[in-house]
This record gives sequence, C-alpha cells and structure tokens, in this order.
Amino acid sequence: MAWRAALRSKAVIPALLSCSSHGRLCASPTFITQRNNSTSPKIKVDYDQTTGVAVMHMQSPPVNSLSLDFLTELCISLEKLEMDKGCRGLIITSNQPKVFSAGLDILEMYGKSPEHCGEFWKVVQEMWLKLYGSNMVTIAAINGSSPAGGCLLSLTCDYRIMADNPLYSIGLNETQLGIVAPFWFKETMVNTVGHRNTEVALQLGLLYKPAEALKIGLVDQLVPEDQVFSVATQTMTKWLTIPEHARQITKSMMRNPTIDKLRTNREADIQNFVSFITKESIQKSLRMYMEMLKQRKA
Ligand SMILES: CCC/C=C/C(=O)SCCNC(=O)CCNC(=O)[C@H](O)C(C)(C)COP(=O)([O-])OP(=O)([O-])OC[C@H]1O[C@@H](n2cnc3c(N)ncnc32)[C@H](O)[C@@H]1OP(=O)([O-])[O-]
Repeated sequence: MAWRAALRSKAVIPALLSCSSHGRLCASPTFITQRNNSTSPKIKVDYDQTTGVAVMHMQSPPVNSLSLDFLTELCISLEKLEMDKGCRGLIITSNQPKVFSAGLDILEMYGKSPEHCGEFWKVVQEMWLKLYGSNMVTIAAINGSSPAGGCLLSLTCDYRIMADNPLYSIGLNETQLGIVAPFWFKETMVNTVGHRNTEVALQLGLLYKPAEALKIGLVDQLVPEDQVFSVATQTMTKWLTIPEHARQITKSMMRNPTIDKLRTNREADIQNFVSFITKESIQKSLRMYMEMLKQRKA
C-alpha cells in the first residue's frame, strides 16, 4: 500500500518528531510531512501541544486536487496525529485562494493503467477510513469551493464551517462527470443530510451555494470569509469540553456501521472502481469534462 510504504520509508521528517516521557509518539508544535519525490509539501500541519489542536493546511496548487501523492501525505499526517494521544482536535483548511479542494485528481483516473487506478482508489479509501473514523474532533474550515471528493473530505469531519461567499459551491457532483459516487460517498452524505436530499443531490450532481448547503445541513454554519478559521477554532474549544471517551464512543456508534461496510468490502470496492473507471465510455466522459474545465477557463 503506497501510503504505508511511504510511512515506513524516510518520507516523514523524523527530526521533527520526538517521544514523550510516556513513550508515545509525539509531534513537535509545528511539523510538516514531505515525500521524497516532492520539493514542496502538499500539506502543512501546525500542531499546538498546549491546546491539543492540529491545523492541517492543504497547499497543493492550483486547486488542492486529491492526487495519489497528496492523499498519501494526508494519510501519513493523519496517522501521526492519531497516534499522538495529546492531539485531540483537527481543523482542516485550505491555503489556496477560492478553493477548499477540487476533489479527486481527475488525472489520476484518466489514461492510467488498472494497477494505478487500483492503487489510487486504495488511498482514497484510506483517507476516508482514517478521517471518518478519527478519534479526534475534526472540523472543516471550508474557505472555498469544495466539489466531489472535496465535499467528501469535509463530510468526514464532525462539523463544517463554510465561507459565506456565493461564488463558492459544495456538493457531490460526480454524475456531472459521468461517474458514480460509490456507496460510502453516498452513505456519508445520507448520514449528514438524509436520504431524500442525497437522492436528489447525487442523481443531479448538485453543487450548492453556501446558503443552500446550510439549508439542507450539508454545512453547519456560514460565516464571513475572514472569520472561517477563528470560528473553527472557537468551535473546536467548545467541542473539546465534552468528556472525550463519551464523545468518541458516540461518534463510533454513529459511524461504524458505514465504516465496517467498507472495511469488509474494500477489495471488491477497488475492483468495482477499476473496472468502472477504465471503461472506454467513462474515460471519454472524463476527457470531455476536463476539456470543459479548460474551455471555461479560456
Ligand atoms: C468514482 C469517483 C468519484 C470521484 C470523485 C471526484 O472527486 S471527481 C473530481 C470532481 N471535481 C470537480 O468536478 C471539480 C472540477 N474543478 C472545478 O470545478 C474548478 O477547478 C474549481 C471550482 C474547483 C476551481 O475553479 P478555478 O477557476 O479556481 O480553477 P480552474 O477551474 O481554472 O482550475 C485550475 C486548474 O486545475 C485543474 N483542475 C481543476 N479541478 C481538477 C481536478 N479535480 N483534477 C485535476 N485537475 C483539476 C483545471 O483543469 C485547471 O488546469 P489548467 O487548465 O490550469 O491546466
């Protein structure tokens, strides 16, 4: 598994890690993860040991698309934070202007071998399993557009705060690309906004403006753009006052049925994805969608 291999390798900067007196892995207040083949990290993590809150800044230009490398870094960072029992909260936000995340990197699914698509899908699953099942309180500070996989990323969090900017949108728009969100994308959405809203949203591939997203419960709160991060920090403080163990068990109780379904069907889910995405007709849809993106830009 790519992310595990990276974790075992020297990809994580060891000098930035230290061990606590309890023998637990402990991250220094600020650390970054880096892959050997990447000059600039795609994710920057600031971890404040005094508050027990880490902030994950996505910084992969231009649009924080979730590539294999990006997701591998994300999983490594998450694993490190999760192993540090002092880290109780995680805020995820973007350092890119106007975009939280553009979702899965389409180039990882277009013109690639079945083996590559399978490896990519495995790390997409891993990201979701780690975030949706995290023991930490997780808050998405959504400071830009967040389509498809970007929306999924935010849906894995416990709470979503979005910039009240009508230029931004959020939603699972997969059908607009001619592709199908798998059952665990769908269930994450159902668990958040209910069956009927999901049925309509997924079939039509709807992207919601912030006000509409708030109305259906896709996000929990809208705030002026320059306050997204400060409100996320205040919200985190509130969530961290709840007794840890009770909150974690409650979270597991709510989410484990969905998580277990993927855990027990991971290989079949990968096979489904690979045979679907490598179909000629689906590849054609992806190509047309990418051309549309380029034309829109021109
Ligand atoms: C079963 C599978 C489930 C799938 C789940 C998914 O997530 S599927 C994913 C579904 N995702 C979507 O449908 C989102 C598609 N993206 C968007 O709608 C917009 O990019 C935006 C609103 C995120 C930002 O608007 P903006 O005006 O700020 O930026 P811009 O539009 O000018 O783009 C800048 C450059 O980035 C490129 N690029 C963009 N996205 C992707 C990507 N995902 N990947 C790769 N590349 C991407 C874009 O082509 C352009 O490249 P160029 O020409 O410079 O070489």
